[in-house]
Amino acid sequence: MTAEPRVLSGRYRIDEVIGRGGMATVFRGEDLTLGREVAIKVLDRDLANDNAFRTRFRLEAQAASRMAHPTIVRVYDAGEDAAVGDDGVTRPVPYIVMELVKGRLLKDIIAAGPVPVADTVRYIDGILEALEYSHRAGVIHRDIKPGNVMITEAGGVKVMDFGIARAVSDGSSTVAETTAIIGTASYFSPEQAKGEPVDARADVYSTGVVLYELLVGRPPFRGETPVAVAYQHVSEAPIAPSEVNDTVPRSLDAVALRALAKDPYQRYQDAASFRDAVDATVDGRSPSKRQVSTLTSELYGPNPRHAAETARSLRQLSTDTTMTRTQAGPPVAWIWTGVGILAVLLISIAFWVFSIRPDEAPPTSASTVPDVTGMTYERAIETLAEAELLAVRINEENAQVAEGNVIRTDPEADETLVPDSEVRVYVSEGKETVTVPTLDGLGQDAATAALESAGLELGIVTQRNDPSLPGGTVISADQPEGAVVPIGSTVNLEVASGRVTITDVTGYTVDAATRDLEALELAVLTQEDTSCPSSNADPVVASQSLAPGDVPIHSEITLVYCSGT
Ligand SMILES: Nc1ncnc2c1ncn2[C@@H]1O[C@H](COP(=O)(O)OP(=O)(O)OP(=O)(O)O)[C@@H](O)[C@H]1O
Repeated sequence: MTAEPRVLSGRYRIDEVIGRGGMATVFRGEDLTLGREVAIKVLDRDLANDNAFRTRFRLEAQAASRMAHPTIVRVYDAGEDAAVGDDGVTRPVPYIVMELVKGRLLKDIIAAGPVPVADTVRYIDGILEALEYSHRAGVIHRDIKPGNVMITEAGGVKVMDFGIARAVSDGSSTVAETTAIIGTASYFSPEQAKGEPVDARADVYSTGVVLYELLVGRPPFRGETPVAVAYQHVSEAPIAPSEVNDTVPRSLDAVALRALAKDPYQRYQDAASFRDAVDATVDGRSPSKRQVSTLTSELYGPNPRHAAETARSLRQLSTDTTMTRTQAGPPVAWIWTGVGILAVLLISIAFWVFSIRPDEAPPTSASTVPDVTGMTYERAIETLAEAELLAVRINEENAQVAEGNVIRTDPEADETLVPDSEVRVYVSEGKETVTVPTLDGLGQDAATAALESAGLELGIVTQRNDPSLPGGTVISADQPEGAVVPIGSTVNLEVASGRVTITDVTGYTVDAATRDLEALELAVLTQEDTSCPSSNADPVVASQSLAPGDVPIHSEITLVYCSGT
């Protein structure tokens, strides 16, 4: 037994478990540096010692951290700590720090049965928005399933776990990685099931499975084993959703069937066109039942079992409930040994075909970075995309720029880049707040230093006479101590002038004048003048040593009174 370090890398405090997945445990936690709640995914300890899994875990973090979109769970950081077990052996603790999503898994929502059409459309729309963004960033998810989608308390969609995503553009992928079977059987695309190379259209298929499941309460293909399910993905035509649930509109039937086409070229070619089709169903344009059945035979052929030959090899697949862990394990190697060389050829051909597809215009030779400062991040993504550039979001606290708006980019506007380059977009997180420190009683220099170190600015300093306070002592501030204010706020101070105001006390009795002046904390001396006559029983001030007006505090003043006869 080893204990998880309670604070990872001195920064992330681990609290209670909020979920467990196939390879990791997810905790609620806090980023102690930024003081924000986070979710921390810690790789299971048996896997933490496995270099292949640690690499995969790191790849997940790298792929996901490149993406910042409201429909994708944000990855803030990744790292590795260490824990010492009871056996005295130190083991690595790899972890990923993510946005903490408060909500429910789509899987749990579906568990209650078919989901109303309006909600279905909204959820699928959100998933496709996330995929549209990730595909543009060159990342295929490869494991879209209701267990990887959260619905927030506000009803928003958050796609997570780009755990087995690979950067499409990552030329370092080996053949083994490209052909490995990864994903979850119920949501496999046929090409994943066959261990073929996949592109973004595999995510279109898996989203089609999720759409189907939302509409009818179960996925299109079920079986005793993952092999049986994979077999159906390759060779069986799905039943139209409306035949299982007659409340499903035909328009959505047609969309789901198109997304579930076996041949990637027969599917929506990207998330955006799938999304357009889903949204169009809300307009009420429904195809007839006949059109739907024509579509079915068009997409799946009169006898979809013609693919049975290809699928036969799938029977040899492992009976694991999820194939996620088989990536580097023996079953995959065993199954695909015979097709290894073929796979190399297929991949080469696939890459060659993709690179010369006529509908993909060759990239222009240069892109100029547009000026997106001040725009919302969403608008900036679009503007950069129009210039064939990819936005990479970086949040930054900023008091001047409104929250969610772009502060600056790197490279800056007007710089020329190769198309598809990344542009770092710094987005304002709004104003950081600070607490007003103790100021009362401090000298002005000390108060100025306290304000500066709290991130505040000294404003107007006004002076007030106060007999008891040395000059410069803070009497009051216009922001109370402990108030939480935006960083950079100005604080105005009232400080002691170090002076008091005396009036003309001649003609007053010496007793009354002394009382008044001592109240101002002045040192009062009296002096008799016998050269001038006094007609009063109580002596009266004839002159004062300090003229009326402001004098330094604690000054000495002499009152002269007549005592002659
Ligand atoms: N950012 C998050 N905010 C809140 N809860 C989360 C977050 N990430 C994960 N969870 C919870 O933790 C569970 C496990 O997470 P996840 O599925 O990512 O783990 P995994 O080990 O990568 O899973 P998989 O089996 O797909 O490989 C999720 O089902 C979800 O309930």
